[in-house]
Amino acid sequence: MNTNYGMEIVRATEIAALTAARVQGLGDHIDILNQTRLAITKILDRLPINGTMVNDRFSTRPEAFQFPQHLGKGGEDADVMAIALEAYRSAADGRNNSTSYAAIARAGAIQPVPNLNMYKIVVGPKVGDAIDINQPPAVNVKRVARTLRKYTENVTVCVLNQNRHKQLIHEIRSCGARIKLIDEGEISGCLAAIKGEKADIYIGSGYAPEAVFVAAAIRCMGGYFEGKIFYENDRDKKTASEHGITDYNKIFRTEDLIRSREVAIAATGITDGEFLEGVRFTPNGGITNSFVARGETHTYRSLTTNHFFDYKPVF
Ligand SMILES: O=P(O)(O)OC[C@H]1O[C@](O)(COP(=O)(O)O)[C@@H](O)[C@@H]1O
Repeated sequence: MNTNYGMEIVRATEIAALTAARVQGLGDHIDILNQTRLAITKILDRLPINGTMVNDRFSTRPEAFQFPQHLGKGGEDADVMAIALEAYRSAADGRNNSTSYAAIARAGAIQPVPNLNMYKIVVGPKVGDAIDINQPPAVNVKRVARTLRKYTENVTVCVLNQNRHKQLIHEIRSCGARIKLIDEGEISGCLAAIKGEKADIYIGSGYAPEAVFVAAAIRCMGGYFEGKIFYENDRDKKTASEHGITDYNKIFRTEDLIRSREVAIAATGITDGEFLEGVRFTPNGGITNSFVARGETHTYRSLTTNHFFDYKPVF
């Protein structure tokens, strides 16, 4: 793409985060989701692109504010993906790990995926392709330990704290590795594993669109991902085929989900999370913490931004 749109889309995730943070903890799950989705849309719609929105998890949820299918003031063709408020219940309840995400890529680069469950394993660039989704969790954890030259006991595995992960958690504990449980917001857990500081590997299942954002992040930051969609019935398979997916045993890797190096991502913390700090309000303003990265150059930036509401007409 001609422009580093990462520097543009981060302004959208910042406004989304400020919007969500204002109503954080008020307990209204749908209101916070919709306010945030509207806010990110307003900013993304100002981009000088002819954008197509891909992979909206809430497109079949009538109670959710619906993203327009086309975005931007006109210009270069591009795919856009927004997860305006990941972990919206956490944000509404005042819990950790909610974040605003956006990605932009060359037109046609972002694979559309159904809103089905996907089992994922994510690691950072130092581990690379040492993992194999067909192997049991303990084997993968030990491979991570060997590659990072750590004791297994010192490997940290990030897992969503959900009932469906009971057996997974048991197997990880049995091999002696450390577990970092998060209640919601698996993208932040995956990004933490890619960065390799708070976690060394993310394992578990959540939604497939989340994996697409993680793949975009890997395109920009390095790392490795394998994922497998769960199909509960023929209807799930039909939904997948409507997204162009007909191999129901397919192991998805980064290149399958983001088919170009021409991609940029942005993320802004809403509540404190595994990857980013949340919004802090100041007298008449707020401070946001964001991350921006670009696939073509692998340049990444951490931004601490001071916002002054008197001078911010959109807000
Ligand atoms: O645990 P569940 O409810 O099946 O959903 C898993 C999904 O929930 C999340 O933790 C939060 O999702 P939301 O953005 O819908 O709040 C995702 O990161 C994950 O993919």
